Amino acid sequence: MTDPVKVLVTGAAGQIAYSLLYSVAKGDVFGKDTPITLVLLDIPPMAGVLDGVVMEMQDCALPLLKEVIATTEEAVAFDKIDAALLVGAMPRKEGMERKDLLAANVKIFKSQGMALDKYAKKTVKVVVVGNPANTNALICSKFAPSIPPENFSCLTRLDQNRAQAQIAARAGVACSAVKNVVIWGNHSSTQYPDVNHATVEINGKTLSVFDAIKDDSWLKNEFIATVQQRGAAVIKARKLSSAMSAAKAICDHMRDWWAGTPKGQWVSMGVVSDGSYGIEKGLVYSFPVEIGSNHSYKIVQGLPINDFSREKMDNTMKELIQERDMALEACN
Ligand SMILES: NC(=O)c1ccc[n+]([C@@H]2O[C@H](COP(=O)([O-])OP(=O)(O)OC[C@H]3O[C@@H](n4cnc5c(N)ncnc54)[C@H](O)[C@@H]3O)[C@@H](O)[C@H]2O)c1
Ligand SMILES: O=C(O)C[C@H](O)C(=O)O
Repeated sequence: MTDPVKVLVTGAAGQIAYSLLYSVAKGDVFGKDTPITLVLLDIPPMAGVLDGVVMEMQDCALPLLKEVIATTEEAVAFDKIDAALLVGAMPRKEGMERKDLLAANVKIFKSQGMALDKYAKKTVKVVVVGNPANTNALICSKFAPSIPPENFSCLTRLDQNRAQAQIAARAGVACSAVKNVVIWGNHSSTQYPDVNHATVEINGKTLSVFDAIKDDSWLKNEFIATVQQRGAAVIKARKLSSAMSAAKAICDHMRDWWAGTPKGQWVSMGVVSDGSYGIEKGLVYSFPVEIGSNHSYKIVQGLPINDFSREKMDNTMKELIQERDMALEACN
C-alpha cells in the first residue's frame, strides 16, 4: 500500500458531501489500493452535524479510510492536503441563476484560496464545486499565488454526464457508448454542450452523433436547452439542488485527473484558459482536456469550430468576463 492521500471535502455536513464521502473513502477516486485521510470542513453552526457524519464514516468500516479529521478551522482543514474538493457554499433556490450566488459565495473562495496558499501542498489538486463554480475557482486561484494555476479546476463534469446520458437515451445505447461530448464555458445556462466531435457506438460501428441521432433540429435546440437547464429542472422537482449526480461527477472528475484519461478520449473540466480557441486568458472556462498519468492535463487542440459553435462559445465567455469583474469587485 502507498502513503495515504490527504483529501479535504468542504461543506462536509451538506447534501452533496453526504453522497460524496462514501465514494471517496471506499476507493472510487484515488484507487482501490490507496489509503485515504479524509478532512471534513464545515462552518461552526454545523459542527454537531459534522460529528454525526464522522460517526457514520467510522461505521462504514472502510479498509482504506485511515483517519477522519473533522474541523471548522481552515488552518486545520487545508494543512498539507493533496486534494481539495471545495463543495461548501450556498446552493441556489428555484428561480435563481447560479451567478446570483456570487456575492454570498465568492468570499468563501477568497478565504479558502488564501488558506490553500498558506497551508496546502504546492502540488494540491483543487476542484471547485460551489456555485458559481468557474468564477469561484478563478478567485480561489488568484488568492493562492504560490500554487500553479493549472492545479485549480471547476466541475463541469456533471454537465458532460448529463449531455452523454441524453445522447445515449436518444440513441438507445449505454452511456459508455457515447464519447467525447464537450462542455464549453460556464457551468451556467450559457454553457455550450457540443456534440460536433462526439461519437456513438451502435452495433460495433462508430458513428458521429449527427449520423446516430438523425435529428439535427433536436441536437441544435432541445438537447442543448435540456443540458443547460438540467440543474434548474432538478431544483424545481426536488426543491433541492442536485446532490447524488453532483457527487458522482466530482468523483469522475477527480478520478480522471488523478489516474488519466484513456487514449483518444477527453473529458471536460473548467480550467484556467491559456488563450486556446480564442478564449480570454485567465478565465476559468470549461474545455475538453486529455490527462496524462502524472496528474497533468492538456487542453485538446485543433478541434474545428463552426459558426454555430463559435457564437455559443463566445456568448458563455462574455458571461464569465462579467462574473469575473463582479467577483473581483466583491473581493476588494
Ligand atoms: N458545479 C456543479 O456541478 C454543482 C452541482 C451541484 C451543486 N453545486 C453547488 O455546490 C454547493 C453545495 O451544494 P449542497 O447541495 O451540498 O449544499 P448544502 O447547503 O446541502 O451544503 C453546503 C454546506 O456547505 C457548508 N458551508 C458553507 N460555508 C462554508 C465554508 N465557508 N466552509 C465550509 N463549509 C461551508 C454549509 O454549512 C453546508 O453544510 C452549492 O453552491 C451548489 O450550488 C455545484
Ligand atoms: O443548478 C444548480 O444550481 C446546482 C448545480 O449547479 C447543478 O447543475 O445541478
